[in-house]
Amino acid sequence: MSKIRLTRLFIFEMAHALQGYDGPCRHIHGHSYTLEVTIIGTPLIDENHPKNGMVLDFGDLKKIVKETILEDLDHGLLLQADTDKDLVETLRKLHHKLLLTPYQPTCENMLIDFKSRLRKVMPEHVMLHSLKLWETQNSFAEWYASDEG
Ligand SMILES: Nc1nc2c(c(=O)[nH]1)N=C([C@H](O)[C@H](O)COP(=O)(O)OP(=O)(O)OP(=O)(O)O)CN2
Ligand SMILES: [Zn+2]
Repeated sequence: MSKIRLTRLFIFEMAHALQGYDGPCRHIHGHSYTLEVTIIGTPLIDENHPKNGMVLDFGDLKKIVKETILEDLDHGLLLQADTDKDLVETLRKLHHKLLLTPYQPTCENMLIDFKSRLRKVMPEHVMLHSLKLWETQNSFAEWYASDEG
């Protein structure tokens, strides 16, 4: 059976701050992120099935990523949970879409978070193959299932 990889791109806007970082990114600032999600599986062979010839309908992949990641993060502000309490309270009062994470919101840590979220909801017949997160047009991080032991 031939294995095929499918990739879908997603663009979302998000602000963050890298707490304690020794550069300007310690300040709250935003990015237009591009997330590439790649799955792997075998195309369905069933002439009578509407998804005949597909590993997974691109539309279904879109729905999964939207519900699992984008609805939560798009146009949000990601800050580490131990951010100054007064600042958090003020932002909440201003109705900001504030998300507090147990991790420093770097590309690397966001990918680890996304991988865990997606693995919980992936249909059984496909596997999450890799993720690529572009933070700027020059910088990206990648996660590959094959890199995990
Ligand atoms: N390994 C990582 N390094 C940095 C991350 C990260 O997630 N992982 N993030 C940042 C900042 O969020 C920053 O906004 C992006 O940094 P940088 O690529 O330096 O952005 P610039 O706009 O300055 O890039 P130029 O291409 O030079 O304009 C920092 N580091
Ligand atoms: Zn940044």
